[in-house]
Amino acid sequence: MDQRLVGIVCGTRPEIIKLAPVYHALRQHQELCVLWVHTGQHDAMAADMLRCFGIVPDVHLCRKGTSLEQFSVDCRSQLDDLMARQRWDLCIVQGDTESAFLGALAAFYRRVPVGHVEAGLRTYNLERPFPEEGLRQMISRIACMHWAPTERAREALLREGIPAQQIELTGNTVVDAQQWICERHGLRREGPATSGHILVTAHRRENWGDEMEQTFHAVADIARAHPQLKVLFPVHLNPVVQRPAHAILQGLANVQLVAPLDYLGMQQALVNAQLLLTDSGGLQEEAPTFGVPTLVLRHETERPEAVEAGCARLVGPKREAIVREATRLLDEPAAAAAMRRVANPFGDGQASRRIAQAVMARVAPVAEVATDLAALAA
Ligand SMILES: CC(=O)N[C@@H]1[C@@H](OP(=O)(O)OP(=O)(O)OC[C@H]2O[C@@H](n3ccc(=O)[nH]c3=O)[C@H](O)[C@@H]2O)O[C@H](CO)[C@@H](O)[C@@H]1O
Repeated sequence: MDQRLVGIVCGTRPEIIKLAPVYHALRQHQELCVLWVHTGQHDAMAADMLRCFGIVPDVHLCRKGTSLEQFSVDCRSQLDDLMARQRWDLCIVQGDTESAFLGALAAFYRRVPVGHVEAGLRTYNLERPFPEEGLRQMISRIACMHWAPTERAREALLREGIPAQQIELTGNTVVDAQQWICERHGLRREGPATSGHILVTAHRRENWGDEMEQTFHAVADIARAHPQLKVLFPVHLNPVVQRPAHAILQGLANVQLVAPLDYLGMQQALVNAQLLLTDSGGLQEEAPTFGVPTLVLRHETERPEAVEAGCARLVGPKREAIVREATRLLDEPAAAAAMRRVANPFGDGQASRRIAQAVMARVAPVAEVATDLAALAA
């Protein structure tokens, strides 16, 4: 059979999580040859995720140097070589990383259509998050299939002049990823919702420095005020995060600083949490699946749906505000309970199936008709 070649280009932990269910959904279609291209942007954290989702990259680009600039130049030329060797019918990227942008750009120059998973997230502030806001806006300019996770994202794309027929409201694939893991590993909460730990993650570039230190001081304040509570903090591998995290929090008996968790470990840590403090995009989207109240450690969020739905609060990265809000939720069970009751506004677990259908309709319409006719004749 004449298969259509669909390349998935990605390289960071969150991209792998959000594209894994898309990859598995695409591979259900025998009309497609699906190529997973790992850019190497993340190394150890990516390997964990690939293993968790049973993915062996078809192509593993080699990352030279540590700076983003070097990575960018090398990755771009390796992607171009790859696309020159074999004609791609579609290039799929996700979100807003350097890898996603480079995949889209390389495809654009090779006249390969670009499909964008999680399209339309916006703060409209190019400084926050930096550089992601710029990268995702640029991807939107050159993509021709835009898979919006929420109605708000779809509206943003429409306002920017993207034709309605190029946009599809799919939900966020992260919910599919959670379901994939839960189904295979039977995750469930160990103990009542009010007795779990506080889960902390922090890594965003725009909070590096003073604001991140303030966040860690806030975590220390909360831990000291609630010695019976356990705080679990998987610390991002970046030394910019590692250094202040260890300097400020090491030595506190109820604070556990651990290495990044694999996806299964993180989902188990999330199910068991009574409160999440995070600047992560993905965790903001995942917490409502398990009804975990969330304090978002950022000035802006491109995911206001959780705040509007009532399951998250935007508190920023400053010490006083974090301590105040966390204390309120720990001391007022009714406030936390109200947050726990909200359903996940980001997706229903069917996003990848919708994306795979859209891909089939675009790149293999003839094959689909042929399959339908064969089914009718049978
Ligand atoms: C500006 C911005 O918001 N950009 C985001 C950024 O992603 P992020 O902020 O969500 O990144 P992280 O927090 O690193 O990852 C989160 C995922 O990792 C899992 N996790 C975490 C810690 C751990 O120890 N073990 C784990 O398994 C966790 O459950 C979750 O699924 O880039 C993405 C790609 O483009 C974008 O989509 C997304 O907009």
